Amino acid sequence: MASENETAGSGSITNGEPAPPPQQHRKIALITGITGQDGSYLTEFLLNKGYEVHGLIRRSSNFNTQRINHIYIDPHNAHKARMKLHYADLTDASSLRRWLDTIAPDEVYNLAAQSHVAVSFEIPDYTADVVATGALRLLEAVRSHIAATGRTNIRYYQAGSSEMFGSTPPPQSETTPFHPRSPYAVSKCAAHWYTVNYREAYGIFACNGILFNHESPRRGENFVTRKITRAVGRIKIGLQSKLFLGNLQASRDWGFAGDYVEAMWMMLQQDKPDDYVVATEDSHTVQEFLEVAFGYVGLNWRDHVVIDKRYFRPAEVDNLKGDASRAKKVLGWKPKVGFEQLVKMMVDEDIELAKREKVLVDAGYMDAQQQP
Ligand SMILES: C[C@H]1O[C@H](OP(=O)(O)OP(=O)(O)OC[C@H]2O[C@@H](n3cnc4c(=O)[nH]c(N)nc43)[C@H](O)[C@@H]2O)[C@@H](O)[C@@H](O)C1=O
Repeated sequence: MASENETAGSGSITNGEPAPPPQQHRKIALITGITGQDGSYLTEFLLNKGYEVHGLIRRSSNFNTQRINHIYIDPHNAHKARMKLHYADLTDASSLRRWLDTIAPDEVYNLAAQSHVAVSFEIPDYTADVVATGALRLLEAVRSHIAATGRTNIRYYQAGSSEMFGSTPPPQSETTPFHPRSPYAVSKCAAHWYTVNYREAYGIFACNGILFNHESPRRGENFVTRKITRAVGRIKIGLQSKLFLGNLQASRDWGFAGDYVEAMWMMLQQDKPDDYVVATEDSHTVQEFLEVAFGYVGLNWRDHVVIDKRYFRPAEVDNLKGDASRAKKVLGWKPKVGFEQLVKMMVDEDIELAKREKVLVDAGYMDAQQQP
């Protein structure tokens, strides 16, 4: 990865020079949120399809590129490096416009967010700035880029969320009314409608993917699925005994993130832009997730889980279950990984991670109390 005092490391492109013409009409994608779970899977997917992928990353005092380190190639090997990283921020409109003009992408994927629902109650103003106004800034950058360059065939994907449905009962489809229950969800609704508005007002090819919860071994460790599978791994290996959780009765439609990034790409390959629900159409409670995850390694979750009020939210979303018939019919998309397979995949990876942690703990390099 780039060192602290360098730009993010894409050779001449980070110097603000125009991108060289793509060889053999290679498609170019620009991704915000490339360091996140979805950004990493989408980057792998697009690289496999032959794309050149540019990611916008935020400056942080700690490197935040762990999820894409395995696909990073030093930009000094310019002929091999097809993923390039640039510093920018959804709160900085000028950086968005500059990179759009410099990279001239065919497709823009807006995946960046303050994506934790509970945290959005703690930092609502920042959440709205990044999630709602950030999407508006990027759309406006796309609009003014098109106006200045005439590049009308640029395509835009907005990462929407099932949280927008909030308290509206399932099954939820593209025509279900939104009733958001958190600053995060309200901000996602605004981003959704900004996207529809820019499509209708300016004719931009802009799509909303309304994705239900999607998980993986790369999921952030403070989302409930990963929090559980991390704990299962650590308890099984003897590094932890208790797991503190909030509401176990909430129900979610959990799919595999690797499947969902394909749907994002499919939306941008259609003749017309539209909005699509992406979901497995199968819903389980947090308690059912616990039963499968602990049961898989021969443990009883009731021996380890402690309810802690701090993890309850001021307003909860009780029941999400998607109706993905439009995505199935129009895109030909369907999920490949089911609920049990997803839980087991995550537990398997987290057992391996806990084994590696144990080596560090036994050698005195890490304190077992340093729980995620
Ligand atoms: C689609 C949507 O998906 C995600 O949002 P989320 O559904 O809020 O995800 P989560 O894993 O934080 O919570 C799921 C449920 O689990 C309950 N729960 C219980 N105990 C704990 C607990 O200890 N931690 C957490 N995090 N949740 C807990 C919690 O109250 C909630 O009912 C984000 O990716 C979001 O960006 C997004 O767009």
